[in-house]
Amino acid sequence: MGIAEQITSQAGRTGLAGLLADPRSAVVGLDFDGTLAPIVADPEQARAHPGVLPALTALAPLVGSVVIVTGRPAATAAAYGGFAAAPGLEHLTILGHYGAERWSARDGVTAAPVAPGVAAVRSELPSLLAESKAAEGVFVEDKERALAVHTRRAPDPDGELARLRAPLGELARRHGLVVEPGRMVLELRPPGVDKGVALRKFLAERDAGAVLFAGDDLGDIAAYEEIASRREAGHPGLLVCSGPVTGEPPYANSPTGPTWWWPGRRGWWTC
Ligand SMILES: O=P(O)(O)OC[C@H]1O[C@H](O[C@H]2O[C@H](CO)[C@@H](O)[C@H](O)[C@H]2O)[C@H](O)[C@@H](O)[C@@H]1O
Repeated sequence: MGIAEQITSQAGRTGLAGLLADPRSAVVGLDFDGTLAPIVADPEQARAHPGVLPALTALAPLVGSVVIVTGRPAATAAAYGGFAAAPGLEHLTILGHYGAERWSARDGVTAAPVAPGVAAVRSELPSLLAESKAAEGVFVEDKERALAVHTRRAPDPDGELARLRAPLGELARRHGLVVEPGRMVLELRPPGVDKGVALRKFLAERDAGAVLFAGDDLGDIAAYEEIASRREAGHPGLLVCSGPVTGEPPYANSPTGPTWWWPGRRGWWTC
């Protein structure tokens, strides 16, 4: 079966056709964890799959732009991906912290100042987790601009995630932050930017034609929604989404909109 036959929506097939017709104006957007890098128990051990660098190096000269849009600090994604000094990826852009940071090999990282609420959350988080009786294995990833509470290593990761959601939400709210949920993680981060906003700004800057975005997590939905609204305005777009291996594609052509939570074994859908 060819790629076009695997695409589960007409809009997606139109997106692929647009990309192939004018690759030079196309933008390929990619999430990092769970998309370019396999999920592992320790976030510091995540690295891009060995096939990523050769694939991106081959792809970059064929399209207008390749951009990685990630919840990671941009420089961390650059380091864990091995992108920093990769020949052929000189024009790669990384939008880190859901768009609050920007990295390129030439300019390094540019970003707005760290939001003041982050320091307050950092100091209150240990006692809040203790008071909430967070399970053994729950740990905090300090990302400077945000703090991520991970439950992957707890005995009941999903249960723990559900239990901690309200107290962490309250802590975030008190200090002007929001909670970004992800794969066994609740991240306390400043509001005002998400992957959709980040992608929209980047696409406008590049005067993009067709757009492909590949992701695997709740934080990627904003980017999918951005492509969905571009499609409604007549711009071709293709979504690559991690979803259940069986059943409905995650971005179904449903009149009530897509459904977006993907427990269990995952496969990749193009839609
Ligand atoms: O936008 P992304 O590139 O997908 O980054 C989102 C978060 O990814 C990381 O956490 C996830 O990957 C970890 C390593 O595989 C895994 O242990 C964890 O359970 C996942 O949620 C990262 O640690 C976060 O900081 C990112 O925000």
